[in-house]
Amino acid sequence: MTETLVFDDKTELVSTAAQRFVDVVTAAQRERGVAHVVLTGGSNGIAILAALATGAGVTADGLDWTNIEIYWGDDRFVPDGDPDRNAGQARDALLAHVPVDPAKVHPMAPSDGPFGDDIAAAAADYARLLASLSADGVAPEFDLHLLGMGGEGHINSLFPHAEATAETSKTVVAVTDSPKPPSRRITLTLPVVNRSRAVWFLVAGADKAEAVAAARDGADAADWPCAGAHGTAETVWFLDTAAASHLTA
Ligand SMILES: O=C(O)[C@H](O)[C@@H](O)[C@H](O)[C@H](O)COP(=O)(O)O
Repeated sequence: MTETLVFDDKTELVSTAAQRFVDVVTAAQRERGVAHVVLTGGSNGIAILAALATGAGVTADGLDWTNIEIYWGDDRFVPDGDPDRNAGQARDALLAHVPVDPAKVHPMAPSDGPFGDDIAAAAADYARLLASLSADGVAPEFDLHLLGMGGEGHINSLFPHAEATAETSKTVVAVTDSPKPPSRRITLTLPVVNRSRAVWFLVAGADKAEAVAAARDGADAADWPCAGAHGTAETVWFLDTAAASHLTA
């Protein structure tokens, strides 16, 4: 099922997504004990985390922070303290403020981590981690995968016409030529994004309107990577009016 929600402004978009995040996580915990959630960078992805931490417009009663396995859809392969790290931004916005279990928080390795500067080894390690936490030896069936999106339709570090975007077997790959700096990143691939029960796009701004319309019109994922991401149960587009402005129906 694909759902499109259009909000007057970013604040409303963020608080609605944050409340629904609580609902998805608590339902998964009720049904399966633990929730598996993939976080994203970008202003909206981080704003949702901040709303969850501060409780601004969100009621998180009943959510068991200790029982969430937390992953990232991509991260920049830079040193740990670099402000470009999605993991660091998420820690500052939310994870440092709630009682998550550190053993269940799974950042991708930074360039000064256990694999040093070896980005291929760091990517392979993340693939091993996903496999180790899965029922089928490949990757978990995520309850929720949050996605920001660039104006050219990139999601995670999957850019138009890039090798990583065309990947059909590996779950995690290294990107060394990202057109958007920094050039080195680690990213989940479309086949693993598409194992998620829920895929949510968090998109605001007129510069994203063309990509939103292309995805909704069933464009080729090579041209518009966002068009290749779908949840097995739901795909939800959280849009502001500007991002929704090229939709025809
Ligand atoms: O790849 C990156 O370098 C960006 O961080 C990017 O992936 C970001 O998540 C999107 O461009 C959405 O960003 P906004 O949520 O700020 O629109």
